[in-house]
Amino acid sequence: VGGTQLERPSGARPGVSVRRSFRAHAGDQPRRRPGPIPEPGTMKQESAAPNTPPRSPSPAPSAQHPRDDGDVQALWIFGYGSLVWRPDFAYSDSRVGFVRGYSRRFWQGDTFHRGSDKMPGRVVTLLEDHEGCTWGVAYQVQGEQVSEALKYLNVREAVLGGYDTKEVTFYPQDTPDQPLKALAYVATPQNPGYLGPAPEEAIATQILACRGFSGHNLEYLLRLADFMQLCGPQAQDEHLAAIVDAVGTLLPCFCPTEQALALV
Ligand SMILES: N[C@@H](CCC(=O)N[C@@H](CS)C(=O)NCC(=O)O)C(=O)O
Repeated sequence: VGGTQLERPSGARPGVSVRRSFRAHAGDQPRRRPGPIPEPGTMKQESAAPNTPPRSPSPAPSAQHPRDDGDVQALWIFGYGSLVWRPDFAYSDSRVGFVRGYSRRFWQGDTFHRGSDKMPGRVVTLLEDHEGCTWGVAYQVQGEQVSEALKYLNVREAVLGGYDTKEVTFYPQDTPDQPLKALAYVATPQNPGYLGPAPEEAIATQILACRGFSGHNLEYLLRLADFMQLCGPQAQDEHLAAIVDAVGTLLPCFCPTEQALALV
C-alpha cells in the first residue's frame, strides 16, 4: 500500500511482533479521494488521562444541518472501523475523537469486503455499553458531498455490510467540551451478517484465515490497531489489543516453513 509511513507519538505502546506498520494511503484532500487518516500532527497528545467530556457538556448540535429547501447542508459521519483509514468519500474536515456509551467489537461477519460466503471475515460494530468509549474519526461533509457520501456509504455499509445508521455524540480529541452529533453505521444483532461474541483467540483465527474483495481481514485488524496507536496512550481498546495479541501468538503456526515456501 503506497504512501507515507505513519508516525507514532513517542511512548506509544510497543507493537506486538505481528504488527506491520501498514502504510496509509498518502494524499491530502483532492476533491474525490480524501486522505483517510488525518495527519499525525492533528492528533495532539492530550494529558495521559483519558479525554473526559465536561460534566454538563453543551448540547451537541444536530448531526444534520438542513437547508431552507430541507436538503441536508452539512453532516458529520463517525468512522470507527475501515472508515478510519479508508473513507473513500469526499469530505471537508475531519476530527480524531471518541464516542461514549459504546464499545467496539469484532462481532459483525463480512462476506464481501474481508471475507466470502464460505469464510466470512470479522469486522467491527458498536455495542451499547454505558462504560464504553470508542475512538475513531469524524468526517464533515458539506453541500453536494452529503448526498454523495450517503449514497456511497449506503452501498458500502448498508447494502454490502448490513450496517444501519445511528446518531451518536462525538467528542473531538482537541475540543471534548464541544461535542458534535454525528451519523454512525452500526451493525445490530438483527442483521443477517451478525456473528456476535466469540473468544478473542477464535476471532483472531477467523481473521487470519479470511480475505475478501477489499483485502485480507488481517489488514483490516492491523490498520485499526495502527490508528489506535496514533491516538496515543489515552485511547485504549482492550478487545482490539487482545485480538492483535492473539494473532501474534497464532501467527507462527500460520507461517509455512522455508521448505514449504520453497515448494510454492
Ligand atoms: N461502520 C464502521 C465499520 C465499517 C466497516 O468496516 N465496514 C465494512 C463493511 S462490512 C467495510 O466498509 N469494509 C471496507 C474494507 O474492509 O476496506 C466504520 O464506521 O468504520
